[in-house]
Amino acid sequence: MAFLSATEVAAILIAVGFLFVAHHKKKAANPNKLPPGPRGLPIFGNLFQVPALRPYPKFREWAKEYGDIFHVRIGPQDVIVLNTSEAADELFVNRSKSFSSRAPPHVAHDIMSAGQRLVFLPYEKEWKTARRSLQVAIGPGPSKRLRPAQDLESRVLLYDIISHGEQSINEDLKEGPNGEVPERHWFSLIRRYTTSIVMSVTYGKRVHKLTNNTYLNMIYEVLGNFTHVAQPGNYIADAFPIFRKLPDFLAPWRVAAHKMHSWEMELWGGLLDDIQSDMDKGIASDCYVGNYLKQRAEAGHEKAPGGGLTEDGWLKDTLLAYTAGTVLEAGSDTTASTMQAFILMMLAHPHVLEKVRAEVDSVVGPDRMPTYEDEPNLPYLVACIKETLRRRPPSVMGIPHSAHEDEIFRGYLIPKGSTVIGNIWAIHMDPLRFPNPTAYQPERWYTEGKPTRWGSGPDTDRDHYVFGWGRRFCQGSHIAEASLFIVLARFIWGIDIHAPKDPKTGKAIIPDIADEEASFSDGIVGVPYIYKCGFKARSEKHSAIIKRSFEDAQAEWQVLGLKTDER
Ligand code: HEM
Repeated sequence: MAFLSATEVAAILIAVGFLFVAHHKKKAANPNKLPPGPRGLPIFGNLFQVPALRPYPKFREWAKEYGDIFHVRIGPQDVIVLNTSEAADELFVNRSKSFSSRAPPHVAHDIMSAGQRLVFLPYEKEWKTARRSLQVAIGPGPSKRLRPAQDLESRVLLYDIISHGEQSINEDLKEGPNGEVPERHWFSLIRRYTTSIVMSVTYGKRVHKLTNNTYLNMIYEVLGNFTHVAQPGNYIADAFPIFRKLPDFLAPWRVAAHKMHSWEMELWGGLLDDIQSDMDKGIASDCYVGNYLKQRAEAGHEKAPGGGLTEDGWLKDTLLAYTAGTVLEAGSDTTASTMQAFILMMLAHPHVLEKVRAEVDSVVGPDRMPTYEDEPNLPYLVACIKETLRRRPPSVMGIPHSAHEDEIFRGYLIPKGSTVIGNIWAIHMDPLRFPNPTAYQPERWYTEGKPTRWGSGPDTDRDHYVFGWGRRFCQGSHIAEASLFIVLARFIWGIDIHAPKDPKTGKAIIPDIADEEASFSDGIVGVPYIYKCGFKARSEKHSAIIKRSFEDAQAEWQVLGLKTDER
């Protein structure tokens, strides 16, 4: 239990007596039968059986043993895990009124985020207002307005990739201890793309530099920290509310989390201050935050410091900053890691690469890049993207929901306040739904001559679950799919990829997809660890088109009043 400090262990012992009494009181009040699950210890429940940072392999084992629903207890917290789409759809979609809240991790949400992070807000007025405010910027219709930026940014990305060439093979680049990706690694090129897209939509700014980019680095630092701090069970005070009452000298996590809040606000608050000062100078910015501030000012709230809502229901500054921050966090690494996983799948399955390339070549030809209009004619490419999302969902266990009412499901009690997890991993690895589930087989989704539908949901017409469920369904799924399509279509069209060779055996060195622990990080968003790959334009003709497109993009950024790329 490396995550428990000596102080925390001491504090556990102090609290055990209280918990014992509280636990028995609760049991007596709740005579109904909970879903089946592994036996735990008194007081601690299954805390020591669930690896905090990588729970999904254990949860899949239990899913095989207990079927579509099981129960574990992490300290006093009931956790219900739903392992089939039928169970998850029934609760999160058909009974979404009862299952759309969150049980936010105390340290990550209440302290580090001052209770303001959209993704963890309970199903109450603040969340509803924040979510509604975003719909006009990233909902299905408005997200189409972002396509010109996705088109231009993807041209920049292609240019960056061919300029990068073999740099990541030739240099010995290493990930930092907290998953920091070196700026000179090709993963950073993809990260620049995805973060620039969500920066444009929230703050109307581009990420135009590859190195020394303060915002880009800080967003990933905040994100890397958040995915670990927020992992359920990571802090004793998350699992045992009684520890939240300890004084600071016995609660080091509180002191650390307050510091993290100030650090996060340097970024989220700093971005908000920048746009406020632009507006004070009369510089308008057509983006989510700019438009929101303008409307709020017209309603009489030019300044609204602090958290929560104004009396007449406008987001105050800290809530607005965290809402925009959630878009930056939710949209950056999820999309980037899917692209990185897709390229890994192509390296590991050359026959798939050959087939998808043949499709793109026959539809697009060598004289132009693919565009959005090509999508209906590229069903195998869409199938490859879907299969990447199925085989390696970025958020392997989704974001836990919470029950805000007692509910009975198949005769079992789901107590009010339980954490309810949609086990995306178990659903995607279900051999009845996906025969030979660990194999990467885009053919599962593909019918020759018929467009492949994305099938992402939210609630009907869906066949995979990477974007979650119900009223908490990912708000940016359309932006994500549009980015995945345009970048990966152009990648397949224009760029050859190769892995380095082992000098002794001559074999290509490619991360083993089956070895989850060695190849993918832990935390709420599990991303591929950096791996070596070399890139080159497929021909002189492809290279010339990519370079010209990059130059054209620079001219278009100027017309749009945005920064051009510094390389
Ligand atoms: C491949 C890329 C992406 C994946 C796999 C993904 C996945 C998810 C998942 C699993 C959730 C939680 C759903 C639930 O609670 O049931 C979520 C929430 C969210 N996502 Fe995404 N996401 C992606 C990209 C994006 C993008 C590009 C944006 C923004 C432009 C975005 C914005 C959000 C927001 C705002 C939420 C919070 C919803 C809430 O709590 O109300 N996501 N996403």
